[in-house]
Amino acid sequence: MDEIILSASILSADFAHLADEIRQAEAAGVDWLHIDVMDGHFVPNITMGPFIVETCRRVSTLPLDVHLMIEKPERYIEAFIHAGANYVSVHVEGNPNIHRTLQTIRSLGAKAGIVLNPGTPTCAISALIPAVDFILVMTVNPGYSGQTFLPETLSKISEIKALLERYQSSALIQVDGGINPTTLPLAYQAGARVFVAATAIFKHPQGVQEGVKSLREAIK
Ligand SMILES: O=C(CO)[C@@H](O)[C@H](O)COP(=O)(O)O
Repeated sequence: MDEIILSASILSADFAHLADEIRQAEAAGVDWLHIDVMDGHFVPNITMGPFIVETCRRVSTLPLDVHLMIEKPERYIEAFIHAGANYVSVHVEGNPNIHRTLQTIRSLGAKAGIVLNPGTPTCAISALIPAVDFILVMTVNPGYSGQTFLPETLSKISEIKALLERYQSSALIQVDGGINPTTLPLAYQAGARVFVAATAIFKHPQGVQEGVKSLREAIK
């Protein structure tokens, strides 16, 4: 079994106690913190900006994994990296200058990720493989936590794994949306190694520690 990376999405955290929620996730052994940035245009929801990344940076030493679901993400790359983002992912959809944006992310010292929505085919990213450190396959339509994993995205994860082998790329495959102890092993088997989870961690009925434990145990 390969090691997995768990990225805890703070979208389902209690923002009245954000620092405490983050500390609990860190103590439970998550590897990264995932921060979902939404602008109300690229996706219907509106969430957080660089100031939340800066807040996370102050309370945690974990790598900060920032997923930009915004129009014209190139306008904000510097602000998010300056605030403390270590991993920055941008969508292939609606971004004509995506290659340049990925180059900018790397030039500013962060890891660059490309994201595909469930309706976007693998071929949309093949020209970008040398420019990325990770590929985020959305396993729900982006915008909200608490949605159900779309099983039809599994074949895309496998296709991307084959694409990476063809390019001899060591980029990681990340999945996000509806990840829980049932769906995590399916995505793992298809080739994913980085798992984003919000509900399964921050809304676990027995608390954050149990949530993280049940995800880790799911592939043992
Ligand atoms: O990007 C998103 C939603 O657009 C995700 O990061 C969600 O935060 C995942 O939530 P769960 O499906 O794990 O509840």
